[in-house]
Amino acid sequence: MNAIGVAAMAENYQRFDPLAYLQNNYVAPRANFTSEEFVVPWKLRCLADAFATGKITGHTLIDIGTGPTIYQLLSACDYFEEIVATDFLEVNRTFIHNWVHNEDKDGFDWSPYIQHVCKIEGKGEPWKEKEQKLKKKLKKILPIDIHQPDPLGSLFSQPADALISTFCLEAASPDRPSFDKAFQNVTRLLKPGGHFLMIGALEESFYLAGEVKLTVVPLSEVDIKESFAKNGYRIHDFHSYKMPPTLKIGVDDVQGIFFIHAQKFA
Ligand SMILES: Nc1ncnc2c1ncn2[C@@H]1O[C@@H](CSCCNC[C@@H]2Cc3ccc([N+](=O)[O-])cc3CN2)[C@@H](O)[C@H]1O
Repeated sequence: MNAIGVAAMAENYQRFDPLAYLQNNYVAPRANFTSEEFVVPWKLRCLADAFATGKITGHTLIDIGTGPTIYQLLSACDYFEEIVATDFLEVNRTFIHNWVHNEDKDGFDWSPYIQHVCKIEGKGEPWKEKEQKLKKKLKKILPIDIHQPDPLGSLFSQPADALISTFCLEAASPDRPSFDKAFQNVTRLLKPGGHFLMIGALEESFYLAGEVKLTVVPLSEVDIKESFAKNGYRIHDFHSYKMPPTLKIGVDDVQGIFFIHAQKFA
């Protein structure tokens, strides 16, 4: 592991501003719910369709690098008893905690996301019921470092039934070898036969989160498929989204987004 690069990233992340990050990626124009040509509805559709198969279920789901967002858990909450959020930064863990406990006076309005997911799931579920369901299931919000052999330390002993991770590994690793090592570390958190859903950036090298500019490991579709294959996963589904020029707004140089549904060999 590139200890110097990892330490430099950790130092940089101390200046990560959750609200700025949310403003950059989770409000218009990227969060336009009128069509799945926009990236946020595209992501929500990928997740809703994956969980609707009913194949991804169990007791515990761990979200690797939750950040300050909860959208990625909205379709999952019908299929797991317990959802564990994790992040490297206390500021992000506090952001999620405040949302769960309704203490987020200066928080972020996730209602358009929850309403959209209820609509595309087509179960006629009132959005406030889904919101309460997720808050009830988000039982743990833990510190994590994907560069540690045991990313959750002793806080978590038994492997999870499923993992989800959005935009974390490529944005938390200084280089490809560190990314590959982190991938191996998080795979240890998943039981054999467990499912892993990942959404991430394609060919991105930086992004902004307030005053700080963070580096990202540029990944191609082949890179990400190879990472899963060589770490003992069978790929069930893969989709990619090409960033339209109208959504290239200067907050990063991301070229596209991938969604992958894989299963760890038993
Ligand atoms: N060592 C570590 N272990 C675990 N987590 C760690 C570690 N270091 C940092 N973290 C944790 O990982 C971070 C996750 S946020 C990373 C943002 N990735 C880039 C950004 C994302 C994005 C989102 C949406 C869209 N879009 O078009 O809709 C595009 C893009 C492209 N740019 C952050 O939570 C940090 O706290």
